[in-house]
Amino acid sequence: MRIIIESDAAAAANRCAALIIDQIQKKPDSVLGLATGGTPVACYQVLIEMYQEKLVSFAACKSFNLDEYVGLAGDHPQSYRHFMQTNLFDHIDIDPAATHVPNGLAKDYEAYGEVYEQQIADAGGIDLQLLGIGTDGHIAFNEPGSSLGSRTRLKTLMPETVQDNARFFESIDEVPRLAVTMGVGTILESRQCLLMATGSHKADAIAAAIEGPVTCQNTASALQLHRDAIYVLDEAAASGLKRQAYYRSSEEMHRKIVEQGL
Ligand SMILES: N[C@@H]1[C@@H](O)[C@H](O)[C@@H](COP(=O)(O)O)O[C@@H]1O
Repeated sequence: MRIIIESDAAAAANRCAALIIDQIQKKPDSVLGLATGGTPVACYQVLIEMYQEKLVSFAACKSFNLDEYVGLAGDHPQSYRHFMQTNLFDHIDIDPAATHVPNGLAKDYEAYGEVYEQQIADAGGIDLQLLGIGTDGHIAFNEPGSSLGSRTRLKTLMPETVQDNARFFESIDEVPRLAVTMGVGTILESRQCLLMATGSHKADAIAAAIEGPVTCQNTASALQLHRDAIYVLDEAAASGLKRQAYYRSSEEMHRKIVEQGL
């Protein structure tokens, strides 16, 4: 795993955006896995600015979002579809038909999970999956106890997650208790995983994910099994890591190798 520690949240957002743009430059028709939550908003803002400055085009890209609340239509202001439209898609040149967010109004979620998985497979698989992390270590909505082999399915949210996400709703009672989410197994099949975390409230989850055991109790820890996983953290989110000094020196070495071709 690459562990990149930036000085603050803005620098982390810039770094994530740069990695996404690198991917699109290498492969203009990249299949991007996208995430919601407060953390990626700053990264999406940088992508929008880069697009406006004509430094990147999403015209040939496809996208698949990680998850959606069950019971919310795409035009509901707190739906993840709406989030993606307002925070990214409406401001870039991605083909609306090439953007996919799980359907929060599907009737049969077992069947729907297979449909979503098939859509990802038909697109050629995800090249780069952007991820956040919940305070309980979840990726997408793969709450503690999720199988590390899980696929797109329904998931019941932990009370902590409902509480964490209540800030986006008028009251906690409005937060859906169920979500449809890519599974950990789905995420692990992405060619590259890029997990962004900022803020001291993520420090414990990050320390457990990176330096703890691989466990379904912190589903981000499953990234230890991925051959190309990158963490982009700010100082606060990295503050619980015991081997920070090593990760920093290793990144410095990586930078020298890339720059000088050592
Ligand atoms: N399903 C999303 C996750 O994909 C996200 O990583 C998490 C953290 O969000 P935030 O970035 O707001 O802390 O929130 C939700 O639970």
